[in-house]
Amino acid sequence: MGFSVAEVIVDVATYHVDRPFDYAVPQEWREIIEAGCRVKVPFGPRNVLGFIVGLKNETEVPPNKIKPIAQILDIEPVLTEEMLKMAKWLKNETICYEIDALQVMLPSALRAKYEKIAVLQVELAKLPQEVQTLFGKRQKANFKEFEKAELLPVLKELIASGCVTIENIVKQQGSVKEVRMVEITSDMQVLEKALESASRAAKQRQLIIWMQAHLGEIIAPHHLYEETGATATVLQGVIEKGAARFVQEEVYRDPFTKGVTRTQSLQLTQEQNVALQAISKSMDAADATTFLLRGVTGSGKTEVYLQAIQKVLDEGKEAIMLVPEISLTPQMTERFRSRFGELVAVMHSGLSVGEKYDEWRKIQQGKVSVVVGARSAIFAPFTNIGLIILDEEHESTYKQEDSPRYHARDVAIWRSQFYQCPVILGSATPALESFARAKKGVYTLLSLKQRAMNQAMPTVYVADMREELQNGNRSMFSEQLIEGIRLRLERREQMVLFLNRRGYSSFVLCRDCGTVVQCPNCDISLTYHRTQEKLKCHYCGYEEHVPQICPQCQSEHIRYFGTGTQKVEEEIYKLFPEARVLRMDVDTTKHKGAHEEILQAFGEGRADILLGTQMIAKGLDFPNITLVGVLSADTSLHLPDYRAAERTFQLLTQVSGRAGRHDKPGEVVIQTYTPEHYAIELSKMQDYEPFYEREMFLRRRSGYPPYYYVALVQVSHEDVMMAAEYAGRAADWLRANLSEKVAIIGPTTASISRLQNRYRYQCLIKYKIEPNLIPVLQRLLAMYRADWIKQGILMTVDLDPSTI
Ligand SMILES: Nc1ncnc2c1ncn2[C@@H]1O[C@H](COP(=O)(O)OP(=O)(O)OP(=O)(O)O)[C@@H](O)[C@H]1O
Ligand SMILES: [Zn+2]
Ligand SMILES: [Zn+2]
Repeated sequence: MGFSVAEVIVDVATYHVDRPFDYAVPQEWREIIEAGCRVKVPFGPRNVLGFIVGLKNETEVPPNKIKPIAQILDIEPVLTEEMLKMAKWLKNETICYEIDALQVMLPSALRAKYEKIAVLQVELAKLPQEVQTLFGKRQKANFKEFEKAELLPVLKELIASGCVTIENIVKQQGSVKEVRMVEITSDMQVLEKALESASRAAKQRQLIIWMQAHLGEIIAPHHLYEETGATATVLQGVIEKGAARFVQEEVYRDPFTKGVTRTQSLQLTQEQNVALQAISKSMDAADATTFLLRGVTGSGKTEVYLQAIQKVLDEGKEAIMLVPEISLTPQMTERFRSRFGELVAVMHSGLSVGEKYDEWRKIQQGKVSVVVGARSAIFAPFTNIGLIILDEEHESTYKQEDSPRYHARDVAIWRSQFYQCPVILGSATPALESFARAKKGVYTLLSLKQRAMNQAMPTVYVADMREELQNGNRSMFSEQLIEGIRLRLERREQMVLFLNRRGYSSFVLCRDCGTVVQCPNCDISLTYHRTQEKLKCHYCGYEEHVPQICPQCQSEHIRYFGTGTQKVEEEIYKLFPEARVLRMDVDTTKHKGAHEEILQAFGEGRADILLGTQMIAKGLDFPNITLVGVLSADTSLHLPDYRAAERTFQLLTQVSGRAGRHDKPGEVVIQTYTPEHYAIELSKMQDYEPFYEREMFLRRRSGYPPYYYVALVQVSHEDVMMAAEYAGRAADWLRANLSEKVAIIGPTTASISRLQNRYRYQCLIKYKIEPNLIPVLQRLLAMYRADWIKQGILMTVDLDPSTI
């Protein structure tokens, strides 16, 4: 029995053929090998890493040609059947190498060097003689020793019966962490006796009496000293009397820094309840429904998530909760930990390789049932998923910009279909695509229109910075904002000041009339290129010199736009020397845990103003914030991107939503040079639908998503002529092979026209229905992999670019 041939996807990502290769399974491994295991196989002159994606007994490779697997790296598969299927789907869906799709599902520790250790779980005497010999007096033995002793089949049985477990220890992380703990005896009589024999040692007696109330507990020595006032000498004396003993405890690297207080489910509002019922119904019916939960800021979406997950847990299933970038939203993690405690694993970019691996292993071993994490947590190796949630589903961080260029939303929906469970996409400002799908009935819309405690939405004022300038105000704060800050400082309320850094300094704006220099062909603002002092259009290639006077009003106050947070901070101190400011930007959040520290300090009222960039726009829920100031609404508005207005509206709504969430009413001041722009006008109303209607109208008119799909082909080379030449070839090939109805724009220079010394060109493909698209792009890629790549060309294809 067993299988003699394995289909292996090899880790050679530049090879132009992307398919599994057949390898012979050595006799002794035939019984134990499984799909989803990693192996080393000979490929060309060397051995490379590979994944077994299938097993069989026949092959077309002639017996004298087929090579044997060199080494087996996993005895238990690291990839499930589901994941192998998902990889095939991803490969097609995003046009990537299958190996990239397989790798993205695993924590990087499994790609790094690590040791595999077999750990004894039962009495050694119960095991076969040869295994006893191998372990000797040890509790742990290296996997390689089993391999050498040809005991892998035996090991596999021992794992199946639970006699032995396998641990992977990442080499660079060092050994498993152990700490010394104090275990108090659970025998009251022992304590009584100890108490007697300590009759002349008052401090020891005190400690023993305290221990009587803590029978059987295991406690860290320093905690014990803190709680009881005992010293190490006193503890030693008590231990000698048998009342307690020292034990070594293995600890998981704990990414959580502090303990949490548990919370209970809240009484839901009417609207929350309607939403939860719909989700529950879909769970009961095992429908793979995708819900779009649109709830205004502060409407209690998170409470709906928590209670839906509770139901999943009650049914013995698992849940994945995605957040845009978790290191930026410690408050969110906290809420999950305080509701579900130890059942939660957390995965985000702030963790070390070892910590990430620990969290992944907790999931794989079924030690947790909920994962809260950023994009890649969508691949959490659960096997019985009951619910998947994407919070702030409109965020662009859900799209991966490297191969595989997947969108977490698509993966979520694929997995929900595999498990027949619902997906919740939550947002106050859904992506246009998502809301359009909800309107068409592809997604099911659930709405929360009121804030959870019926608080008013904040009042939004728009400050026209052109007027301010005319009135002689040259500072970066409008009169209105200055007055607002003054009032809050007086009342000892808190404020958030938000500096929009997206598109920082990249466009040219007239401070007198608000004009931003636009492309004459494209309805898109031109991008400033410092090196050549030119303005360029990244859609059609148009360029011109930076104007000295405004083309609209002839003013000389025309310049590229932008300010840094540091400068804002200085200015605040000039105006309000008494203000206490906490700055949160890339500079102040470099070290680990910095976000948490800053937010905690702010939460404890140790500052009046939280000043920051994008990272403070989302998720904050502080009762004392009554004013939000947006210093420069325009910056993201003029990015050369068809989603610029949508992104700006989303950002303004999110950041405004931080104000007045509890009992004090909130106020928002949005500063802008273009108050008449619809994204700003409509964010004043805090109403999504009018914005949606307006934006959809424009998208239809200019032929962008969701009316059309776009795909982006980028070509780069160190030599500008080569990049242009091959981008031209790609465009010609696409024009020759795609149908007439497809619009191919380009080649043009990319929005970053030179990156790491490579010149970048791109072609944009706009289409509605094009059944040929994937095969044509695949053939283009095959051409590139077989030939162009040798000329030093790099080419990427993105089927759903988040920026173009
Ligand atoms: N049913 C409820 N009863 C009482 N308070 C609630 C209820 N639901 C939510 N809240 C509280 O209302 C506040 C806002 O809720 P939450 O943060 O979940 O809103 P949200 O919709 O996720 O907000 P945002 O999208 O703005 O981040 C929180 O302080 C939360 O504890
Ligand atoms: Zn143009
Ligand atoms: Zn002007």
